[in-house]
Amino acid sequence: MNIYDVRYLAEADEKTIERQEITSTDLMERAATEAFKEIISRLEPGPVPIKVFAGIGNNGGDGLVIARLLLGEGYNVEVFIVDYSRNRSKDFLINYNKLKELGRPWPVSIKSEDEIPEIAETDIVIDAIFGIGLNRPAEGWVASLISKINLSSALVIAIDMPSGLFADKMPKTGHDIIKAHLTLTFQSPKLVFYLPQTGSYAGEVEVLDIGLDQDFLSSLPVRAKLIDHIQILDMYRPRDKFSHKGTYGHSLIIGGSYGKIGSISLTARAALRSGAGMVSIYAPSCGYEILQTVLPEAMVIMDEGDKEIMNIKYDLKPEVVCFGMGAGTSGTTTGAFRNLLEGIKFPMVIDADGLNMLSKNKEFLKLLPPQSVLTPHPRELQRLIGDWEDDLDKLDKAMEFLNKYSLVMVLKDAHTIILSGNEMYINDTGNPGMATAGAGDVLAGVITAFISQGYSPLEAAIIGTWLHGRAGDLAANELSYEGMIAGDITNYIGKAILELFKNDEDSS
Ligand SMILES: NC(=O)C1=CN([C@@H]2O[C@H](COP(=O)(O)OP(=O)(O)OC[C@H]3O[C@@H](n4cnc5c(N)ncnc54)[C@H](O)[C@@H]3O)[C@@H](O)[C@H]2O)[C@H](O)CC1
Ligand SMILES: [K+]
Repeated sequence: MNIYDVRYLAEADEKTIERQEITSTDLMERAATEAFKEIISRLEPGPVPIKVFAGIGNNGGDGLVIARLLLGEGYNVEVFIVDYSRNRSKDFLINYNKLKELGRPWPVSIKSEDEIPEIAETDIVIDAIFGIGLNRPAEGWVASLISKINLSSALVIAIDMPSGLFADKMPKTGHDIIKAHLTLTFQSPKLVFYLPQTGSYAGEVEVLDIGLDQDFLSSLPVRAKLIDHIQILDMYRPRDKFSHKGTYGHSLIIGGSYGKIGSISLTARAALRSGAGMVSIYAPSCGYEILQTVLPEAMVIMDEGDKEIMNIKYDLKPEVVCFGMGAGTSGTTTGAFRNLLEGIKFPMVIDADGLNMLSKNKEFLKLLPPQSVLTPHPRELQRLIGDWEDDLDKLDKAMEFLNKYSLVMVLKDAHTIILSGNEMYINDTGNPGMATAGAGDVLAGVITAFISQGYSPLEAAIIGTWLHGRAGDLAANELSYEGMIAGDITNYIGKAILELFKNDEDSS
């Protein structure tokens, strides 16, 4: 699903109105009706008190339409106009009058702090104060209202955007922003819903198709793509009946040190479970018996070092090399990594201590084969690219870095972001149960396996990240967030792949 800059969405509204020969009021009715349908699909009809807070722009206009439709269905609705300015939009006014014509209790206008109503924890709050038109932080009594809604423990449903959240820039500390449980957003998800700094304001995000002109949308530059099931299915290549293990490539997993042999076994096992034809592990010799015992499907090659890698030598021809898990960052292992980099001409996957070695030895970066995949978590990223001001600045700096060295970056986080060239892919699978030791080692193995099967490094990063998250979700369903461990993610990769071929109803 495409994510666009919001300035283009406003243009898309205008183009839609022109090309579909409708009015802006019709479009607002359409958008708000979609939101209304989604809201009632989640509510029991009846006396549940719903408080709609409507601003005076078009987001407020949406709120008024939703209120009118809810009243029409017999819901118990109170409408509060958040009267922060005299510049009421045309469609706000049209819908304000329509609401008044209903003859139900008059919308209450709030113009100051002492007019803010009590909000009970049993209320449902519909937040239609500001949408994508927010251009400065909420201030004064409007900020107090937002803070009061947040403190109320009521269920909060934000329309289009949580009010107070900018669609295209990061908030500063102290800004008051609605913390929604659910955000019903129109046509395109907004990038800020997926960034660590701002994502928690949106809560669960539901994207509502409001029928904006598809031709115009497809002519727009895409800011990012939210990876979905369909995209993964499109990328997936069925296996040929007459294939053999060589068809799916040989993955070489290099890493481990005394006390950290488990990491490479996790990576190698995940690679085998994700379709790699053959997997060899290269490790210090202290790992030999452990690896042969825990993973009979893998071959094991020993380094001359007992407790750490000293000098990487192998005589096989892997399709892909994954380096770094549990390797440590000693001078000897760093030297071995440098020699490895000098000899490899095809894309690699670099994780964990491999990333730390790159951070400490920036001259290694130009030795990386183009299109290598780097999989940093936030601290590893910070060591690689330095400090950033906020999440948007982080993305800009990461883009600059990866383009300098022609890399693919997998920025691991609650929503992992994959960057390549000027493209950005946001992952929407996974859960907090995956914040557990070794989950990253598993991801490196899944991505490695897809490269070894002939997927491009970018495709492998996208499909691998998505499947890893989906497998984590399946594991959590059975085991709970707390009860799952990294190896469980690997155990569910097969099911996550099978699930790709079920239709939506079957898989829920
Ligand atoms: N794009 C769509 O898919 C559709 C969107 N719709 C809704 O329209 C809003 C955007 O409406 P707009 O009138 O442009 O802006 P807002 O309602 O978000 O804000 C109103 C107005 O308030 C002023 N303002 C901004 N910041 C502040 C502030 N901190 N304090 C006071 N006043 C402020 C500013 O001048 C704004 O213009 C979109 O989100 C959707 O909900 C349509 O329904 C159609 C489809
Ligand atoms: K809103």
